Amino acid sequence: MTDAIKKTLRDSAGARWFVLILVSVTMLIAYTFMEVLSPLQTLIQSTYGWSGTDWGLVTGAQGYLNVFAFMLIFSGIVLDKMGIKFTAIGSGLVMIFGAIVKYYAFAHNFEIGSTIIGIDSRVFVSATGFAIFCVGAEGAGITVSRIIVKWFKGREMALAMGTEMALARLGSFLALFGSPRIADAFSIPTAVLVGTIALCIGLILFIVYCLMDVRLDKQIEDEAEEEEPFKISDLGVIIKSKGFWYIAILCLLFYSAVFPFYKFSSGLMVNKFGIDPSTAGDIPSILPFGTILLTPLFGFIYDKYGKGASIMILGAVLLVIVHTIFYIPALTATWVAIFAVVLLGIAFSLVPSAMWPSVPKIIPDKQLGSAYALIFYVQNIGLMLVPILLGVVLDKTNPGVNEKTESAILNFRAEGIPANEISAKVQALREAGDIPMFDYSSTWLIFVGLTILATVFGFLLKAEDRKKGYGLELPNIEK
Ligand SMILES: NCCCC[C@H](NC(=O)[C@@H](N)CCCCN)C(=O)O
Repeated sequence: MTDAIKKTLRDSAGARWFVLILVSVTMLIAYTFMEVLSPLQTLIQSTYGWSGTDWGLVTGAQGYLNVFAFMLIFSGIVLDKMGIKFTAIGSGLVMIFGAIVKYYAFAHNFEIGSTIIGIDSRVFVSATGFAIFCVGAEGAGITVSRIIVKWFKGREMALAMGTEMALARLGSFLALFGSPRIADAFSIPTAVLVGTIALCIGLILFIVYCLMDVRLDKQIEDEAEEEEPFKISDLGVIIKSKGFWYIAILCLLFYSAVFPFYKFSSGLMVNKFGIDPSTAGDIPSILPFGTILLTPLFGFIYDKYGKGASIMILGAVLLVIVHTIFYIPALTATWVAIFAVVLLGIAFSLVPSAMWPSVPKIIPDKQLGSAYALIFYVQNIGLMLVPILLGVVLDKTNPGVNEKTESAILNFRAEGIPANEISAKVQALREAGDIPMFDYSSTWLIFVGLTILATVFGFLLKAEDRKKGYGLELPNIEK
């Protein structure tokens, strides 16, 4: 009788997994929108005459507000002060607003040569939209982590986190595979519009989740608060931990060598491996696809057999090999690109599956929310700076290519060629050798450097684990 009274919604496996699917599908959509432009790099550069620096400015916008305006820390505070429901719906709305701004950037006919604070108007508006969207997306990411803890703590939490990440990867895959096809069949703005409409569906799913959350809250209102509210002093406790810094810096270095890969890989495929721009996202799209099965699998292995720090080191070493393969100028065969992306998929499953469940072994439960927010913050510094650096290095090491592309675009416009045909004409000039291909080799050395440093921090983390006894090498499931 008493047991029956105490049973809550989260005791039902069906309800728990339904909740997980609701919030994970919203994250899937958010990750889709995050990569919607990634496979269109060459198409966008030859349609709008963007330089590598312009491309880096837009794709690096993830961190402008999250880092400089401390929006990520703010989102963490809002989550702890205002709760899951407020932050879920708020972040959903912010994502949609940012997406609309980004859609406007591509749908609007900006005057040729017009600038905002010295930056090309379309680049500026697009970067602004993406920066706003990313405030919502990262806020949603923290909120979903909190939701998973709320519903799965003491149950299948690692599997739930792995499943959420797997669905997020499916979102990246959908963007890399689908976006060039939509842009090809319709237009670049249509691809952004489809992503924006999908985000509205994501918001509806968040609202449905909130109804479940209200029901659960009514059932557990007598129970003690599960997590302490955010306090600035919590940050002090976290930042004094060496282990925390090793994992946060490893996170920055590792993710900076993976997520910016999405943004620059289609350019690499076209310019180094000779892939057609309309299918430039196909080989990179293998990356998230492979991780869909492997992330939960490696999570399961970590849960059962341990070796968390070793798994992270193995993932980092694999990433050094992958980026070295992409760097070596002589390796230009398509199968090499496919092989390297498959290896990258394995690395991208190994590190996250061990990294995120390791944080609770280093930081006490009480400071966990703040710790995740702070790791996201550190990580966003890399996700912002690395694409900008890549764009600048790409331009500097390919003098004259942007100028030739821009002048060809201007000539085609002057001849009255419709905007949607210009990209193909520019590509024809590149294939004929009238406009040189971009050489990505020096740019790729940045990735190689990042992955070597990530490996070093993996070893430092393992040494610190041995010293402090965090238990990173032990299984998560206690026998
Ligand atoms: N429970 C933690 C899940 C984190 C998943 C992780 N996401 C991030 O680190 C985001 N801050 C960055 C997303 C950037 C996407 N371009 C992941 O592995 O996806």
